[in-house]
Amino acid sequence: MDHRTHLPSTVTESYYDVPDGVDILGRYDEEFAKILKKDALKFVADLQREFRSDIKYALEKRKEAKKRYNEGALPGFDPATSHIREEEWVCAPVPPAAADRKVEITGPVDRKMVINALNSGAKVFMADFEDALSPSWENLMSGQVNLKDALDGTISFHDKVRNRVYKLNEQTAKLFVRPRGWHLPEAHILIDGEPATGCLVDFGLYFYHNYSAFRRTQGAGFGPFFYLPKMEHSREAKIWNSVFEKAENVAGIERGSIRATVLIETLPAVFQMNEILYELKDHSVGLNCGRWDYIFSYVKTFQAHPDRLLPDRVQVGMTQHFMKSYSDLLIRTCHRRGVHAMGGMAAQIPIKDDPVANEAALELVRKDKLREVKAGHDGTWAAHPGLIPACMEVFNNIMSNAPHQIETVKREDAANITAEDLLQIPVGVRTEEGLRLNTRVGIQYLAAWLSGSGCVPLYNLMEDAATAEISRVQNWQWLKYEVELNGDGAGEKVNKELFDRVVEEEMVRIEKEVGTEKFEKGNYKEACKIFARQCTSPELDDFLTLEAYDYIVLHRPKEGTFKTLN
Ligand SMILES: CC(=O)SCCNC(=O)CCNC(=O)[C@H](O)C(C)(C)COP(=O)(O)OP(=O)(O)OC[C@H]1O[C@@H](n2cnc3c(N)ncnc32)[C@H](O)[C@@H]1OP(=O)(O)O
Ligand SMILES: O=CC(=O)O
Ligand SMILES: [Mg+2]
Repeated sequence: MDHRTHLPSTVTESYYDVPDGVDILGRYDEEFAKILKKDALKFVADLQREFRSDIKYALEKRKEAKKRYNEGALPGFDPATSHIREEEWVCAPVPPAAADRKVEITGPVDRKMVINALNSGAKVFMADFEDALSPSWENLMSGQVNLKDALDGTISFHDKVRNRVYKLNEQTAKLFVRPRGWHLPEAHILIDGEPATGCLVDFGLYFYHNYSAFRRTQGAGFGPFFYLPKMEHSREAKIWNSVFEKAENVAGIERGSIRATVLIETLPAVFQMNEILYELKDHSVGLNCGRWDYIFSYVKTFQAHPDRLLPDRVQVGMTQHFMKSYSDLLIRTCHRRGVHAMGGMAAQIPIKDDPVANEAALELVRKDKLREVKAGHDGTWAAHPGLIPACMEVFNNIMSNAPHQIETVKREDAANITAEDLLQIPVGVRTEEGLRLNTRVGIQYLAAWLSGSGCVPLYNLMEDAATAEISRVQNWQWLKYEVELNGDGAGEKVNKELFDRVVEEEMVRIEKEVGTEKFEKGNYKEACKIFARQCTSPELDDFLTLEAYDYIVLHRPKEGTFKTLN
């Protein structure tokens, strides 16, 4: 049987050799073909076939929960699983190779950045197929190539402009990989005629090609290690646990080898932390405060609750009562269950050419990290290599040589945190500048995303998919409820007329800031169209990137028009 995908027998161009039922619609590339091998694709297809109905069910349950919240219900602890919260049990011990995670650098799977991140001096590099990556075929597949080359020790990068060659140091960070969330399809790979589940492609290809090298060179017999994003319920963690078990069986490695840290970054999930750890008991190495998506999720969950509006985005920091309660309860839960409680990302990044502003930004990062380590977090995230020394110093000062604080900072005081604490409405004001900044940042981020960059510096802050989501849903909610902008004393209401004016004026400002040439070429108009539509639509879209994804899907030309790359 001819397994060549998509090409009629008369066409002789390059093709991927695929197993039955798998079709590759993405561009052929010799490098990608080393990843998209028939046996690796079969592994992904087997995962898809085994778990697709569970995933579908979990996504349906998300919809049901959304309906309940939209009808006025509040998220809360589930009485049916109180025994899991109340009983004493612990997760499998933290693997020695991942014991010390004081500072973790995160970043997209771009080749140079992978090398820089692994060499950065951080304990861990979280290679991101998620918030920091625009999931184009090129980015995803070259990301897989880069990670494989990194683990094989063959990765290098030649910056021709600077005539600089990048190679790995002797000592590198430990690699964690973050696949996409359950909701995102991979439209370039069809399995039985349907787009594959994005995260199973990310996980499956990475695991298949690298488990052996990872365990030998990085995991001291454990691994690979993962971060799992955007879950809303423990049933989703249960699917991951089953995926891990299946992968371990196929690879013939010990149960409990694969380890994952789950991001608690949706409001419903904060009520499920014990349950999530319980499902992943043998495969867990902690929880992480994904603060930016968590804020996004707060707005999304309360989209139909005009009494729970957020103030300007810049005012929703970790010291707000609901955010502090979330991080304290996460630490208490993790340490009670014997795993890491990881902190999150400060948005500040180094500011070039302005030492005073740079020092002020660094000071904000230090303050954020000091709060985290004193609260009991075992490690934290850094967005940029330039922040690692400061973050490391803060964590080392408080923790000295200890790899973590699991046994030493139990945070029993946080046991009394209630649903009311976790849901408490944040204090602060709403301003027209808040609306403008959301718009300016949201459009520019989306323009970058459509052009292939999933993480960008904007106004000296890191912006990624999670931060852009806050901008979008906050605009939507303010418009939906025509909220009064009380912070500037003007008392103006946010309505369509004001929003249209803001969009128009901010687009003019963006063009001025980035220059007309970049503005014309840079997808700003498309980004504006998508962003404005989503801010003004009667129903809130679940994810900004779901609609935007359609704009970056690039199926290779079919049959007669297919161009050869060789
Ligand atoms: C909410 C969340 O999910 S947070 C997690 C997702 N977010 C992230 O992962 C943030 C990743 N960070 C980044 O992408 C970048 O640091 C940005 C976009 C924030 C800033 O980018 P820039 O301003 O272009 O960085 P800058 O020009 O200062 O980079 C300087 C050097 O550091 C490197 N660098 C910057 N950030 C990183 C990183 N995260 N990992 C590895 N290398 C990095 C650059 O490659 C560059 O290397 P070079 O000197 O060898 O050329
Ligand atoms: O993924 C992290 C977040 O803050 O969102
Ligand atoms: Mg996130």
